[in-house]
Amino acid sequence: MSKDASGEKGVEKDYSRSASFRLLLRLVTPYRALAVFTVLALLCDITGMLYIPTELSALINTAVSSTDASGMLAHGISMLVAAIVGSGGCIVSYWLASRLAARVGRDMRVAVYEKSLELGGYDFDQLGTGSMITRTLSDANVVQQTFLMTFIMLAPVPVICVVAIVLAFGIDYVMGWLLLAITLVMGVVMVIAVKVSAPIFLVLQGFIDNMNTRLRETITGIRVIRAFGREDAERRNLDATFEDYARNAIHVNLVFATADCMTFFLMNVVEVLVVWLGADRVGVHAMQIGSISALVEYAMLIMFFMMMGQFAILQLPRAMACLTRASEVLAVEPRVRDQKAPAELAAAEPSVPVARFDHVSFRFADADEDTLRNLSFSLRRGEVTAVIGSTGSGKSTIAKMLLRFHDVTAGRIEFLGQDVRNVGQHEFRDHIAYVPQKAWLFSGTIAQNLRDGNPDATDEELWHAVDVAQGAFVHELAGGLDARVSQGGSNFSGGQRQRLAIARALARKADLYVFDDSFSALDYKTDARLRHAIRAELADAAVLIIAQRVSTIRDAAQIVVLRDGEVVGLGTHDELLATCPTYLAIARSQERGGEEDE
Ligand SMILES: Nc1ncnc2c1ncn2[C@@H]1O[C@H](COP(=O)(O)OP(=O)(O)OP(=O)(O)O)[C@@H](O)[C@H]1O
Repeated sequence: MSKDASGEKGVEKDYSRSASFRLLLRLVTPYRALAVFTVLALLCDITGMLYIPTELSALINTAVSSTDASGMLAHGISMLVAAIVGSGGCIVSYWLASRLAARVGRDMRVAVYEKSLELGGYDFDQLGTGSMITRTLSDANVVQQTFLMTFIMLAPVPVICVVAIVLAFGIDYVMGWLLLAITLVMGVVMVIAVKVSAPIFLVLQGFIDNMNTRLRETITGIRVIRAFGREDAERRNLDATFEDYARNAIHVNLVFATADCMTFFLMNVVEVLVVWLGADRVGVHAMQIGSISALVEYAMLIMFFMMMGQFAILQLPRAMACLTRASEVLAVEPRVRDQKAPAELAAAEPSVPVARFDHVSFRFADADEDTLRNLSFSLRRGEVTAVIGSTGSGKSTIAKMLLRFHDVTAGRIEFLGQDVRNVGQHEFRDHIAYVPQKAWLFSGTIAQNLRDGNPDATDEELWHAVDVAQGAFVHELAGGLDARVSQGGSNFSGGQRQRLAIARALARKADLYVFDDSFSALDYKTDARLRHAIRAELADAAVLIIAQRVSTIRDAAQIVVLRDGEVVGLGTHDELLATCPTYLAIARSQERGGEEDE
């Protein structure tokens, strides 16, 4: 690797590390008091753990060297108090640490989710939808668990090691050196285990992303996979993804298991060493016999907590990677964003078009050429404007630009006389009702879905919208408006979904209604009835209909003919038949196809 490349990587690593720390600080800051109380409770726990063996050894020494019953009783009572304080501290510290970790995890989840609501389609494409789900759920869980483990397993390690070694030196300096040596050996075992496993842990999180993305794709496209008999190929692909994950997970577990076995072996060796060397020191009157029990207990506490700390340390790089991934999402500047103080949408004169494309060009960030080129036309109140063109000519992009899902590359789009970039996105979208090309419904009831268009709509208004949208089938459903809708609306046919999506838009009182190829799944009769009903219903609003069929748009006040992102014709049906060869060709090809309007 070149020096420059490694330098860049180092800078990147530093940046992501500082971004993770900043996010961690942001997540913890609101819970400072909770963190302080957790640490205090932990200190009570540790004090109890170390004080009991100290008092026990004093009790044994008293019992061996004298018959001082009141002295023994005093040590017994001290042990009881230490046990109560220690157990209380343990329970409270676990409880507080769990609350702290759960809140940090929740806040991280909410922060990433709320950010995802600000992002547009392009931003999602860059991050990957599967990865966004992992970042919102799995990554936040890892951070939450690590937080808990850090408090409960890692934070006590330095305190226990230092205090236990100091106490051992207080009993006998040789035993103090022995405990120090044991701590250093354990430290080396810990460092080796962490160094070997940490990189694999980071890779594992990437595998979870990969599995999520692949599974999502397979489950969503399961019908296509079945229809084309691709089950075996897909199974092989998924198996390979799962296999990669399993192989790495097994590797990590092997490292853990080896470290565990070594630690348990070392514990037994250490016990023998302490008793053996302790007996020697008792023999030369350097310490009393009861102190051996305290020293064994200190050594075991050091080793046990170092082993637990090792688990927590192993989680740290993974949690930092998860924090980095979350901070990457939080740092994304949405391509479409509001100004700091967006203008309010003022009431416009009736002569002002509801929306106006003024020499608009647009290019997708990853495209080589413009998708829309120099578009100019207006959408007026009381008029139906239609857009027609071959597939890929840019029709849906026009609808998305109107809703400001993308910003223009050149020119401007006005809504009620104001540049849409100067107005708050939410504010002006409230004035638009949109039926997307893919009619998407949310799981719940029909009424809940329709109220996404207008939360205040009464049942009567919803029924009216359903009737205008030619949704007679809703009357036949057992629950009517309360009939259940599955995720995506999968328990309805394509045509039924389109009608419900149209009803959702009609439930909203808007200045502009955008129908993106919304009539394509309807038969010709229903299409015609719907258009007549809509014309009467939306007489005061501007309507934009994007369509493939000439029969759907022939009555429109103006038709925009699009070819390769350019307007090649603008006028009524009759005018275009006479002046626009592209429109004439489309109309002729459809007549040959035998399509007839009502
Ligand atoms: N996110 C994107 N990134 C890059 N190019 C895109 C993106 N979305 C659409 N395009 C391209 O922009 C062009 C116009 O797409 P658009 O969906 O507007 O076409 P359309 O006329 O609505 O087509 P159809 O009638 O098939 O729905 C297409 O060539 C398409 O490949």
